Amino acid sequence: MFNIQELRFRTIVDDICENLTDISLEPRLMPTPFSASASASEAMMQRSIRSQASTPSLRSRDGTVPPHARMDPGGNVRVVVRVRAFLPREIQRRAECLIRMDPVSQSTTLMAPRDGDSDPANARARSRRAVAEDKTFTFDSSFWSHDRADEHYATQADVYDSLGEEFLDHNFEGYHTCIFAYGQTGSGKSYTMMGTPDQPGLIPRTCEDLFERIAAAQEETPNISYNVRVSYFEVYNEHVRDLLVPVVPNQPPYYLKIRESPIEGPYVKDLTEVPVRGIDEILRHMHTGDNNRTVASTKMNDTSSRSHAVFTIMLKQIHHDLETDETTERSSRIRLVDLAGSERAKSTEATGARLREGSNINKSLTTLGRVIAALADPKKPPPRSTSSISSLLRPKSRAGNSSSSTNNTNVVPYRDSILTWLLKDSLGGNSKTAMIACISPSDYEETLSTLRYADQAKRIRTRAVVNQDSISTAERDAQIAAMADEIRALQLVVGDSRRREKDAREAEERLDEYQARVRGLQRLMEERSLMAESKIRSLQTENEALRLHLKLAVESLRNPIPAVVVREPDEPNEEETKEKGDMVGKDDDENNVDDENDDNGYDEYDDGYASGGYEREADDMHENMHGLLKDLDLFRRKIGDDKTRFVDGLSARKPLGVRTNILF
Ligand SMILES: Nc1ncnc2c1ncn2[C@@H]1O[C@H](COP(=O)(O)OP(=O)(O)OP(=O)(O)O)[C@@H](O)[C@H]1O
Repeated sequence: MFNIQELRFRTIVDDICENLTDISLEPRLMPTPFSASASASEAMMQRSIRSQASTPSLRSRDGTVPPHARMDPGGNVRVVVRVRAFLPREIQRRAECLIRMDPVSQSTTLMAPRDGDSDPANARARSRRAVAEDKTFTFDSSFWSHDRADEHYATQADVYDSLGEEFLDHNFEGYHTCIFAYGQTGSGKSYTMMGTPDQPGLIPRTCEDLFERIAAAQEETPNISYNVRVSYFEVYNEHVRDLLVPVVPNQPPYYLKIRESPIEGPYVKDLTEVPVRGIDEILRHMHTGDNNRTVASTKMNDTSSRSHAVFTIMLKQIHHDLETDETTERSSRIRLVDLAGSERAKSTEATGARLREGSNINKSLTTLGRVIAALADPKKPPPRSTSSISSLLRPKSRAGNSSSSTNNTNVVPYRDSILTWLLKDSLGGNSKTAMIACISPSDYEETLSTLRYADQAKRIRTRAVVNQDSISTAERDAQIAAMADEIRALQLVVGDSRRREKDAREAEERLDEYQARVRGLQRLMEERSLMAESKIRSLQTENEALRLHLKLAVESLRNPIPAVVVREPDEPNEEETKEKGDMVGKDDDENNVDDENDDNGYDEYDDGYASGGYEREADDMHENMHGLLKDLDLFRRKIGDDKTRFVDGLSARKPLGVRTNILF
């Protein structure tokens, strides 16, 4: 518990220290002798350099970008379309290209499949020949990436130069931006956003350009410092997964929760945000996340993205004006989203997990379509939800206001899917947003649906604002002082918790020691109890023996065996001989008298029984034995008590720390 608390405090302290470093410890923000003696013209130059952050990229290729594309989009979502080349399978089935693009008007035309077109992908469109017709849409840009031999072929670099570069300009101006690629599966979204090692897409090009601009700006002026952080997550089956956290094999994936902040709007809680200092670092994180992304092979695409991936770059520019001693901080967020592609189960022939993924992808894209529709025409009620997950995700309190409500005309169903909820700000809030609609050259139905979405998205207006804070030196000093106070308070708390942790550790050690002693005593008691038990047993045996002995003694006293006098027939003594002689002739009575006299001679061996002495002695002995038995019983009970206390008491052992019944 203490460790967690300490870790938390340490993180807070680190954050505060980092902020302080950003604000005040950056050497370039410190007043320098140069600045103190700077001439008026130098100061003017420094002020003009301040705007360098939003200077258009050095890589701008004049002439290749249509003039209107550079115009202020007026707060509307920028929409561009890109058509890809045929894939081997399309060439194999002799698919026809149904797309035409006009490089001047930037319009895209989708032609209805011809009668002779045998492409199975257009079977449905052919059957509806009556309604399938050529359709033309105009977008901010139409990128022709179908035929490399064509002079208007749009390379990866062209796409970046036309769109990515301008959006990076906005980021340096302090605007949040979002570029998302939309289209059916296999239409070229991942190719456009991420690209390949040979043909890097929009994301790696943005990263590269970002650090090139930072390096150039830092060379030009020492007064600006930059702080760049990145995060990368995916929305897979309506769950958010951190792509910068390594995947642990054989472990269930760890999903993150979504929270909403009053200032930042919906955000992913505990999402890893890595600070990056250079192009290599940022590309390393980008590749890590990309490798962690959920991709699978389907019939429509060998490397089909099964999730929506959101790569975010947070850019902070801190500028210190030496003349006014004012610090300006601009924070912007660059969101680059590679959506999963809409797919028809029939075309992908998906089953099992792929089918479930496809269904979730379609549901979230349906919600995105409804959000786009609601944002594009705020007065019109958004189309009814067809997705069951929408109703599950919708909070009860808002159910009455949700898109399914008949009297509602302007509530946008952001919450109906995780994707739209997380992109809320980018779609209809504080962001400059662009949609790249990727289309396949030969699929009429799917392409028409994508172009309709794109056409609708053009009407969405966002309310992007420059995210900038200016603080004077006095305010900054006050902030630093407040932060220093906070650090001191936190240090005290950390110190206190460390002390408490130390006390707890010592108490624990003492408790261990005490428990070891108690265990020793218990062992001793057990040994004693065993000894007492064996003593009891030997006393019991002895008691039994005594009892038997006593019984025999009493028996022998009650039924004495008469003493047998054994006379030696060979050696008669003289007196007897004489007596015998004297007695000759005397009658039997006299003989009887002699017998009596002989009996009297028995008195010499009298053991007292005849006189009552034996009985007394027996009674005394009996009494003694009783006393002895009583003592024995008493002793046995005592030993028994001890045994119960020290042996039985152990079996129902209480926590050692709270035992109070142990006598030492
Ligand atoms: N402009 C292009 N030029 C050449 N090849 C392309 C182009 N766009 C796409 N491709 C190729 O088309 C195939 C499908 O592209 P990709 O994987 O980008 O489609 P996706 O829209 O991201 O599909 P999913 O939604 O299934 O992930 C890939 O082999 C890719 O290399």
